[in-house]
Amino acid sequence: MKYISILGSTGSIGTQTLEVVRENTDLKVIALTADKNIELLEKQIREFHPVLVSVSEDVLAKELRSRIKDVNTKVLSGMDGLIACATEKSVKLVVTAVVGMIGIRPTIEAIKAGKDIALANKETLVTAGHIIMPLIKEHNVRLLPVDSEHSAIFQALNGETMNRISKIILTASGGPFRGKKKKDLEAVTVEDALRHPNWSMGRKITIDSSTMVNKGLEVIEAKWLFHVDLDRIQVVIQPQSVIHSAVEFEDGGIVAQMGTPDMRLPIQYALFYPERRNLKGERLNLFQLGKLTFEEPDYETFRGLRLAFDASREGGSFPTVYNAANECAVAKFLNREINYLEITGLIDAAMKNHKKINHPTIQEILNIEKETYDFIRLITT
Ligand SMILES: NC(=O)C1=CN([C@@H]2O[C@H](COP(=O)(O)OP(=O)(O)OC[C@H]3O[C@@H](n4cnc5c(N)ncnc54)[C@H](OP(=O)(O)O)[C@@H]3O)[C@@H](O)[C@H]2O)C=CC1
Ligand SMILES: CC(=O)[C@@H](O)[C@H](O)COP(=O)(O)O
Ligand SMILES: [Mn+2]
Repeated sequence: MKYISILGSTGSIGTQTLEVVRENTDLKVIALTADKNIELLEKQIREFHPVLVSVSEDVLAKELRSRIKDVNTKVLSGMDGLIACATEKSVKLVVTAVVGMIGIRPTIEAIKAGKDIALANKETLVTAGHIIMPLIKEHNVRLLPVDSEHSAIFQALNGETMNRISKIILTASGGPFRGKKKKDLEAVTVEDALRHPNWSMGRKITIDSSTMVNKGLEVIEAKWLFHVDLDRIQVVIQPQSVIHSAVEFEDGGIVAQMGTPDMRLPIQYALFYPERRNLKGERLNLFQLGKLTFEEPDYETFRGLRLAFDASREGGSFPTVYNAANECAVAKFLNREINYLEITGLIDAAMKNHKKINHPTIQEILNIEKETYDFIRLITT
């Protein structure tokens, strides 16, 4: 039996992880967390009987406690609750499926407590990769990527312990605005931007896919996970989202991972690595697919992607500013406070305003997050 904790169990990745749990009786859920969705969390508690759950606010924890009086599950709240769920003694592996930089501290505590990490929360590595990667080594735990591209690369590297990576080919769908120019994007609505062509995901990452900031975050994530320089990471538009990413080796051979756009595969792969198990669902039909196409990214229109390379090249605290500015701007866009093109404009402005800190500590990273939010609020009011 493998005991797991799922941080962010009510979200897109969290609920798909629970679908995998449903199909595999040797997985046992010990802890679950949510932000505010206590209706869904209550259903999950009744189905999976975790020992521990946590929500963001005290008042919601209180309400949840009164709803599940008949169930033997402890309800906690806040960062302490999140960390308790990430470090519960019996847990072997923690799925980090919360959205945003809130994922950093529980992930760090989980690693320190000796837990393997199935990492969906990309913001953790983007902002704190220089702290997380050495910590993984120090505590001798596994960091198993869940993000589909990184899982694809991880799968392509399986068994390749002796061979050097010549290039990582990081695929992108191009999002709902592939082929558009800046002037076409002036009047984009929240609904337009949430219409991802291939993947069904949480709202924040769906907006990030539309701006290609998601790919920018993934470039930085790949740099840390696979120890490659930025000039060895090539972003390639693969509009069908069938090739989830690929690795080119020294001899020019390219190993790619393909499949339908279904996050349950990378989730299940991380949960059982190195074992592969049967997964119910649609299989890729190559005859039906007919062809695969590839395009170069348009770095002028999707300048959020270019800014990720800039932030990563600058290093230090710049990726934190890039990420925090994007988080804040996307929340404002989703709240209809700013227009679509302002998202990348604000990231650019925040980066220009920033004075770099080398090797920022976790406290410095969290301070920079707050300062960046304050800066964006100031210039948008
Ligand atoms: N969805 C996908 O297919 C993919 C997602 N990822 C990454 O995985 C992470 C999760 O994405 P996704 O599942 O789409 O996101 P969702 O928005 O669907 O879910 C986020 C989860 O985190 C919880 N949460 C949100 N804010 C907080 C907070 N402040 N404190 C504690 N918990 C919080 C939510 O709770 P509540 O429901 O109560 O709001 C929910 O359980 C992101 O980092 C994303 O980039 C990576 C690859 C693919
Ligand atoms: C499912 C997943 O991993 C997402 O990050 C996905 O890659 C988003 O698609 P884009 O390629 O459009 O960003
Ligand atoms: Mn991805």
